Amino acid sequence: MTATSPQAPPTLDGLLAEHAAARPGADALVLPGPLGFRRVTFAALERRVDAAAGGLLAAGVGPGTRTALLVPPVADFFVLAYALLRVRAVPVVVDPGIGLDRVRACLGEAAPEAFVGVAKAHLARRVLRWCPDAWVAVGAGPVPVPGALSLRRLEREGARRGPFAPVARPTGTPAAILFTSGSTGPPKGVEHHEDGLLAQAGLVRDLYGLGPGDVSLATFPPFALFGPALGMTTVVPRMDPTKPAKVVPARLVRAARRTGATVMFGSPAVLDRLGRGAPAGTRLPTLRQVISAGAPVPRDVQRRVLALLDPGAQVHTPYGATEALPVASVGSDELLDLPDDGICVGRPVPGVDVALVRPTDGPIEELTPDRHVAPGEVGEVVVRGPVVSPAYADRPAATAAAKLRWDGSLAHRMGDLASADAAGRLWFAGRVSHVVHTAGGPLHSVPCEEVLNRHPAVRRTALVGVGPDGDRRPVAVVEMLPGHRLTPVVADELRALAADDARTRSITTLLEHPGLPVDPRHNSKIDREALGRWAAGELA
Ligand SMILES: Nc1ncnc2c1ncn2[C@@H]1O[C@H](COP(=O)(O)OP(=O)(O)OP(=O)(O)O)[C@@H](O)[C@H]1O
Repeated sequence: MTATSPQAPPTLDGLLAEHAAARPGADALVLPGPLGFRRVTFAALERRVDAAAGGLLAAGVGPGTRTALLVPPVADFFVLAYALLRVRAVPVVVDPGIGLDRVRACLGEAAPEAFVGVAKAHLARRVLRWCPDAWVAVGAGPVPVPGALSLRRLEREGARRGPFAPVARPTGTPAAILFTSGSTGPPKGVEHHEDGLLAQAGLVRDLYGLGPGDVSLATFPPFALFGPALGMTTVVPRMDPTKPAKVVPARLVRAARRTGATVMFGSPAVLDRLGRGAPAGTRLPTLRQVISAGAPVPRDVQRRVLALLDPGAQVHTPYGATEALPVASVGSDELLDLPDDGICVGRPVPGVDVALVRPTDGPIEELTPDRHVAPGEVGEVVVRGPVVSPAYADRPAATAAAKLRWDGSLAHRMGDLASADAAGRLWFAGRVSHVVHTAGGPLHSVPCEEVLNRHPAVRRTALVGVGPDGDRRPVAVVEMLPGHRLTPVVADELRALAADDARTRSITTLLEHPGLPVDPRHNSKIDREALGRWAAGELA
């Protein structure tokens, strides 16, 4: 018996069971092992998931049990993630890359009843007193965890009990709580329901034409999770998933070539590493789709990756957030033909509606027509559709601040700004919290930065504001390409670029920074809050 029956609505773990029945011998996972890559078939993964589900339920982890899941993308991660879905528990996923203090805060807030992790996570739990109230501990990974039930033992117990009998999710409990990376304040736990997760997976499948037969090189664990449900072979390269910007390009190339990867997902930092660092002469002829999100993906980064691929292959840059993904998407075929005047994130994806509204402090209850900005103007992005998550876990104030009704349906404020062009494409204008409010009016981060990024010696820039609220002095913090400095000549050239564009005319203060700080998860979002404090110190 599997977790789905003809009457039951589909679930992610049910989709895995279907793929295992249809193509039992196909590879579900290709993972780095001690002697090269290790393969796990769909049948073997499904067998382990079903047994682990039985063992988890016997250990007391069942419908609605909040369960911290701190396992990197090794085989046990896929087994546990799908087994937790099958027992209708609520996996709580926190990225350890966000820092141990923040992990502690997230876990304290979600208060999981069960703790599932690799040895390192259990050690951190003991030393840092994470989840003191969790009463079930499960050890995953190759290293035994003293005092915790081992996953192997749970699987033996589950297998002894026979096929897992489906259980129902308690009404109203989410299927998972996924924490944001906290680029703009404390990370928040996003509640996802089964239908929202399915909608996300289905959109990713349909947008990029993915499915059985595809081999997905997944450098980003949340994306890797959908692979088995979509019937793809998921390849995890040898890399530290908490430090994507440190990935060794030659290893990615080797993994893609050896496995015949057809699709790759990587944050903009991973694409940048690959494009700049792939060994000379690298060709990746099987790779048809490269998908990147989490922060703007500069056109040069896309071009360098495309240069490794065969004609017809594309880089896609979906736009979305932990709370709603994907919202919009654009492929390089279309994007690279558009005027180079900012970061285009494409048209809303099917089933998702986007409104651009006048920025407003405080909650908005209802999206009324008077809130829309005029065509072409920058507004706050509001989205509605099946991928929109309904709430933040245990944070009613954050939920009230981010959710609203739109013609009676749930909608989410992305905390981002964008404008739309006449063809309905969205142009990303940075985050609401990164607007620099000067005496002469608001300056939007990304559009201003893109003007200065045109200088050939500049790697990237960040716009920050220094001084009192409402009368901030705009400062462009500049990271130069290797071998270049912000000399007086370059500074004059940058000021000339700024003076030439209405959006950047008031930017005259420039500071050089050796390496802009970025977020821990994607290593791609510039930490403008930290840079603002740094710039204030430099100018004091
Ligand atoms: N294709 C893209 N282009 C530009 N920016 C993007 C793109 N995709 C995502 N983003 C940015 O990433 C944000 C979503 O990031 P994520 O869900 O990881 O949480 P976070 O914003 O880092 O955390 P927090 O909400 O706690 O500050 C979006 O709101 C947007 O600002």
